[in-house]
Amino acid sequence: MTGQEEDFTAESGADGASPVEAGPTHSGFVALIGPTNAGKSTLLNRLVGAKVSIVSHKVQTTRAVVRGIAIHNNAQIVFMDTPGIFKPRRRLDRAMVTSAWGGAKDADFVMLLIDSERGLRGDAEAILEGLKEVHQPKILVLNKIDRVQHEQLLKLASDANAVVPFERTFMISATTGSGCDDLMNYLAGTLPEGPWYYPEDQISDLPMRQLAAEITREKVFLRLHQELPYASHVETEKWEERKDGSVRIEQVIYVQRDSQKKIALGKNGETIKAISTASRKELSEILEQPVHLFLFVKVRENWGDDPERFREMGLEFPRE
Ligand SMILES: Nc1nc2c(ncn2[C@@H]2O[C@H](COP(=O)(O)OP(=O)(O)OP(=O)(O)O)[C@@H](O)[C@H]2O)c(=O)[nH]1
Repeated sequence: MTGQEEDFTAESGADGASPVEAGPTHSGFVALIGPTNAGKSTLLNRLVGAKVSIVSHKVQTTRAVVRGIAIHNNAQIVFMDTPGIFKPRRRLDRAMVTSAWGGAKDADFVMLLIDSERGLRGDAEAILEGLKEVHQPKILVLNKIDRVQHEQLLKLASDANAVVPFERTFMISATTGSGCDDLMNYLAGTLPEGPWYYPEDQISDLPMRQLAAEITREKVFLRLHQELPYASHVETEKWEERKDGSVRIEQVIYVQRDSQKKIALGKNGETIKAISTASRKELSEILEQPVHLFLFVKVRENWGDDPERFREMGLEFPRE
């Protein structure tokens, strides 16, 4: 076991909640589905205006359904960021895909996000087929429009609508924010009238301990390569608020083999130290308090087959 600690004090402050206009309130659930790497987490974070879902350039970063809560005009829109849908191989993969489709069936709206640059190749085509069985109103969102020509977008929109008739098609860039306001106006104006599900200042239903584990997992994804990020899993083991206003957090990065542990630690512990520093910095910003983060790396060979680990991640354990 190797621990690393460094002090870090944050300076950032959060924005206040959006102003609310008079009149009836609207609310509802929007499931965000799509192939891995389409930009679902980036979009969710943009629409919610804060980091609730982790983002990386590697695929399958999102494992369980994360709810991000946005307020727009008089509507509270609860987005469910589902794991990317892809052809499952491992048990964990199957659980992620089941969870993604389950999320779609519970929603008022299903929003399919496609990477316009990649188009309908591969998983996107299979998801469109699967969507034929989903009966909620569907919206198509073509993302990454900063990367493609307009004609290509029009063709993509018409090809996708030929398979599944969407209520609306939006063209956006989750990175630049282009088109996102139109999308939010539409959702806010179309969701049913009703009371809000969550307090006005809540942005996610993810418990803080789990969100903290997700933040560290993102840093693992950004620092480690090849199979290692997929073979690792982070858990928050201890959370202790201190009298001086700081918090002490202990987390374990589980890997599957001793050789992976060596890589995760790095030469003289450099890798784990970099992960720890990056994670602590972000946690301090989110929590708005100094964070003392202790990271440990442990080998747990079969965590990918352990029902308890699945529960921690908010996933159903597939029995087979
Ligand atoms: N150029 C460009 N890149 C984007 C845009 N939106 C997302 N990306 C990038 O696409 C990559 C994947 O984004 P994510 O938000 O992690 O994608 P995801 O769909 O949540 O991925 P999974 O967790 O694998 O399902 C990241 O490198 C993002 O920075 C966009 O509008 N334009």
